[in-house]
Amino acid sequence: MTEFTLTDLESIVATRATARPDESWTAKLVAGGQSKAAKKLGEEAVETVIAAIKDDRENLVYESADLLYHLMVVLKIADIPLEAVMQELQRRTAQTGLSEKASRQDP
Ligand SMILES: N=c1c2ncn([C@@H]3O[C@H](COP(=O)(O)OP(=O)(O)OP(=O)(O)O)[C@@H](O)[C@H]3O)c2ncn1[C@@H]1O[C@H](COP(=O)(O)O)[C@@H](O)[C@H]1O
Repeated sequence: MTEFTLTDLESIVATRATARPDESWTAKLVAGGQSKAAKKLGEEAVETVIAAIKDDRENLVYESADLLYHLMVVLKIADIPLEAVMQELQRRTAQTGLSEKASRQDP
């Protein structure tokens, strides 16, 4: 079991965001702005979906890592801490996904 966490990745992204864009992919993404970074996140999401549909387990792991990394960069640019996402996920543990969906639907 790896000890590496998304919080560790968040710290790395925060540190590398301040590097020179010619020496860091993270810094290059941050310098390019949110539209480009979010587009890259979308591309990685599509690549993850394709791997899942193909039942390509090796690529699904690889593309999922790309996806999570690019999500961390997008959150960094938006100045949203991972903690905010985790709090939202924790709040949702109070009910099931299906009951939450039902509560949003018109009577
Ligand atoms: N986890 C990652 C990480 N995951 C993916 N990537 C980069 O994201 C880029 C994705 O670009 P592309 O989609 O064009 O590349 P690709 O997916 O390999 O190619 P195709 O699918 O398009 O064929 C590549 O350059 C990857 O290296 C990452 N770059 C950085 N990190 C982390 O950030 C740290 C700092 O990296 P730098 O900011 O580059 O110093 C690293 O040590 C890692 O911990």
